[in-house]
Amino acid sequence: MTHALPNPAQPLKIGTRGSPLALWQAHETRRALMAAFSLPEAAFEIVVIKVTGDQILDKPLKEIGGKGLFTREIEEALLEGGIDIAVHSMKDMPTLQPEGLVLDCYLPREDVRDGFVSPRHGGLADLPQGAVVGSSSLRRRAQLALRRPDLKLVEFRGNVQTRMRKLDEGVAVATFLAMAGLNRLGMAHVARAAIAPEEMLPAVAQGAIGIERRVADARVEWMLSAIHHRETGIRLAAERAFLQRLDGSCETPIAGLAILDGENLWLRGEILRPDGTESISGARRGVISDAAALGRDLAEELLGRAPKDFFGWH
Ligand SMILES: NCc1[nH]cc(CCC(=O)O)c1CC(=O)O
Repeated sequence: MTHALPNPAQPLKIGTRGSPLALWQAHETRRALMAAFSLPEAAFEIVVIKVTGDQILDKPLKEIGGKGLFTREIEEALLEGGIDIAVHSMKDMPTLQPEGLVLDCYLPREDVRDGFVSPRHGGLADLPQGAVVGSSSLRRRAQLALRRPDLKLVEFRGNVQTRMRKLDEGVAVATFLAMAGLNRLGMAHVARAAIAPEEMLPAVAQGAIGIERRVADARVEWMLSAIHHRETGIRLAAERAFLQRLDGSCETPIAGLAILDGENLWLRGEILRPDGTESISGARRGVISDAAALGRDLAEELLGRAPKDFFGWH
């Protein structure tokens, strides 16, 4: 079935946060749709929406609390019809969407690795005993504490520019940023090294952009199917099923990464104690048609191996 395409008089409205990375992702989505349907830029309107997570910068996310700190206002606009699609970093997305919304369109995934960012040090192994490292990611803090219990961790929030300024000011000697974000912003040079997944397993869905829509919007469903990246969809199906079974949120140190090899899928996962005193990890291989089951099975295995008090906040 074909539908009427958006045009400059009736543009398709693309909702996004206002951070430089979010804006880049919205423009990338527009570029993909323009190319797929030979449409001019003016057939799309990028609508910037303020979200709670971007307003409060002086507190770690887990203290602000609640789910969807970066998504609630955007999803409300989508449900109310103020925008037609919403572009997200999949890493920040809860595993379940509100009633009436679907999130099943992904752009090709970027580099999944974390980058080691430091003005003076070349890598983790290079950090002196007791060095101060900045990160507000529960996962990165736990992984770091596990590997280097001697390091001192400080909270580090804000966009890339803010974090670079904090390094300049000497608040910390190193930090971590997703290579995906750095690459997209043309700032990969600030990373001294990209950390192999074997050394630091990335967050579920790291590096993937997802596009959310209303369930009943057949035209948008049809348009998004033209830009959906199948391989990314399969990998995220496995990773997000893993996360969902673990009931993961931004309060839970969980890492997971799926890799495709033809029709086969390889999923690795890790759960950690927030203080980094213990990590439980495992892997599964299977066929791509079983992606979600693979994720659930791996989560079950890790939960089964975890001592009762492992998730200390329960
Ligand atoms: N939690 C913030 C966030 N969400 C997505 C990215 C980077 C881009 C991506 O992974 O898609 C980042 C910043 C970071 O972790 O360095």
